[in-house]
Amino acid sequence: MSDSVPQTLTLIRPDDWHLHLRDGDTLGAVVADTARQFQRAIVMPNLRPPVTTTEQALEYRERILDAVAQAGLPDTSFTPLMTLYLTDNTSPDELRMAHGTGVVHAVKLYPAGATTNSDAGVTDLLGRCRPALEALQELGMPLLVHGEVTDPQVDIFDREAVFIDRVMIPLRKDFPELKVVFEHLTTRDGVQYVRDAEGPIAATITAHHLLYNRNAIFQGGLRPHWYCLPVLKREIHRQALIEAATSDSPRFFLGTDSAPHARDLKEHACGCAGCYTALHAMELYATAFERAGRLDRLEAFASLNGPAFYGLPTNTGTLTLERQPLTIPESLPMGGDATLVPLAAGETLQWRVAAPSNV
Ligand SMILES: NC(=O)N[C@@H](CC(=O)O)C(=O)O
Ligand SMILES: [Zn+2]
Ligand SMILES: [Zn+2]
Repeated sequence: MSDSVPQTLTLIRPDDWHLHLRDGDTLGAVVADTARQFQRAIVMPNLRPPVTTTEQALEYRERILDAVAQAGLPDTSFTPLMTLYLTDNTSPDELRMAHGTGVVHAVKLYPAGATTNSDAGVTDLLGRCRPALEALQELGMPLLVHGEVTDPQVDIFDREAVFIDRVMIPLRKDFPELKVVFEHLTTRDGVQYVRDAEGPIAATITAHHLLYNRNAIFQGGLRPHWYCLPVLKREIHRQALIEAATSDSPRFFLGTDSAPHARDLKEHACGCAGCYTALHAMELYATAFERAGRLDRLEAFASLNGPAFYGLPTNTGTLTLERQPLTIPESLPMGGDATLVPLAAGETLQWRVAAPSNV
């Protein structure tokens, strides 16, 4: 007989270093999914209008905490880690004020036009944002990067690799001490860059980019719930991401990029980009790590590497997963009449989150 497979897996309570909670009814509908699994989450600022000021970030934080309190969870200790949305006009003073609050932990770069709600994003990073970048470097505040060029001449599958050459390398040459997180990494090129680059750099990796390659978008027909940005890539890239996430490099950590969009806007002639994974995030990651034979590496990826990079303490509680079938619901309420389709709806996973413990 082979070694017996583990039936439970207890980890230091994990954090989600890349999350979209939205606002209003959607926030109320989704926040409990994250708070059940994760102790903390870096909350993305791409609302409409975007979260560009400290004041907006503090108000948004209150709305998140209210939504957690109203969700009726046994444990309401979930902590949102706020971010600001970088624009061409973000001032160093605004960044100093944000940093001084102690609750705004990072600033997000969306190249204008690159993804959902990025219209107010940056048009020319090194041309327009030098004072802001200098302030971030000085404050030790991470710049979180949606790393895709928006040049329509560049093939959509190459936008991350081209971003490394055109933006990432020049940025980090000019600001070598700037802490940078390459968000939702999707390519072998990105993995090699983050693994080997000098200076403070790290990357988040989603569960869907670990589990699927681009065939998933087209399997048996066009499947909009597998469409996200950066788009799923070839199998060689997925394998590189698995190697990175399960390696002993502390530069790779968990960021779900769970991105709720209403079903009718996903199943649409011009469907929105984003996969909803907050409901079953740790189950999806455990599935990916187990398939790679590296469940032993999940805790570093999910619970240790992120706080180390951000300079935050490791959580003290735990989260336990059990080997129990979990059938992913076909649809979830999203507030009002809207519904939400979680990634891999209707499929069954072999892991299930049991209960968090904050002891
Ligand atoms: N990942 C996505 O496909 N969508 C995200 C935006 C983002 O993270 O780029 C969203 O806000 O919907
Ligand atoms: Zn993004
Ligand atoms: Zn995102």
